[in-house]
Amino acid sequence: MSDPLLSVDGLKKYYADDSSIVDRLLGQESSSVKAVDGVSFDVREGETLGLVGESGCGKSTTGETVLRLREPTAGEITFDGTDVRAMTDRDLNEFRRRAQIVFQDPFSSLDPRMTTGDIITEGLRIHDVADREQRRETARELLERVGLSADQMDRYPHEFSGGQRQRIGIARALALDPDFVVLDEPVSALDVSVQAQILNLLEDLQDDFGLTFLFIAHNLGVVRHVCDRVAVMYLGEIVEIGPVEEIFDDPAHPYTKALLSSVPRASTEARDEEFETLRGDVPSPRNPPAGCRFHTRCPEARAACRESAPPGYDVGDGRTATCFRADDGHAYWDSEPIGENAAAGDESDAPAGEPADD
Ligand SMILES: Nc1ncnc2c1ncn2[C@@H]1O[C@H](COP(=O)(O)OP(=O)(O)OP(=O)(O)O)[C@@H](O)[C@H]1O
Repeated sequence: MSDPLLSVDGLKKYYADDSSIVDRLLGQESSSVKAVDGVSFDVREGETLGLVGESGCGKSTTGETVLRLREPTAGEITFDGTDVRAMTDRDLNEFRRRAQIVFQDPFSSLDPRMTTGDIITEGLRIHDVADREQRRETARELLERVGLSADQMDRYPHEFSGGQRQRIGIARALALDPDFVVLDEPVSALDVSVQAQILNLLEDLQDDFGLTFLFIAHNLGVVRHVCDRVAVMYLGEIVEIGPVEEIFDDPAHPYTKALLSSVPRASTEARDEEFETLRGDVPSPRNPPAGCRFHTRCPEARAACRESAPPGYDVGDGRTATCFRADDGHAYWDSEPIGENAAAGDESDAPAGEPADD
């Protein structure tokens, strides 16, 4: 097993919330959006770690915070043995060369006033790498490498299709010869027919350039196709992490089960009728439920789940799940389920059950 290239420990990112001003005027405790609330994971050299979960659970915030595109609220980020939060300007400059990002939307992530060549070489220029002609040569090579042609250097983004623009975004991320790339839903905005081509390209590039990927996605089918391991996020936390095959074959966390039940399978054998749909809205990250954050929607929740947050239990095969259910000896099993749909039936959870805004 290879060493971690990136280690994240207890990472938190809270956003200031407008309503906190009102809260302060009313003399109440200020609130904030707990977008990421204590996640820990490693990304091993050469692997692809998937980060999945419903919209708003904190995937993009995690990706952008580990790259220090956003300042963390708390926690540790270690890249190739160096503490990212304590980096000097020089170290940070080098880190920004070695760690890149490809964004979801190839329409808004490329500056419409810049030519393709300038977009791809912008990082080289900022990092003062090579002279202008050498940079243009790099852009030509990268364009060919991502499946476009070198003579498209002087064209503008609007002259390309969505898939072609994403190829340009990938070429831009590769220009500085990085080791680590955050892929933030790189195919979600593309036609289904183009998605497989881009995923295959990313896999080829990973081998050729020796890249390590953090692959953010909400489509579990895509994750199964490209990832080695997967971390499942719910409301700012990782609820289960482990090798893709093991998690797909035998999910330990009820939320993972629920997510997987929405993925078409070759065989319906493993389908669990109880988890056909995920009930209720995701609670607001401003005021997440006490105890296990998933208990307001979990069909298997017990009183214990309302009272305390489950730790991560080792469920074998390199998997960890934050669910009392994953611990055979837990008192959880002695109590009755708290309702088929706890969120609908339990008024005491009302504030935490307030739907998210987005
Ligand atoms: N700049 C910001 N200021 C305040 N809140 C934010 C900001 N960016 C994101 N959020 C909130 O933080 C939470 C997590 O957002 P994030 O975009 O990280 O989730 P996500 O899982 O990537 O969602 P999606 O799949 O829709 O991109 C959401 O509730 C979102 O509304």
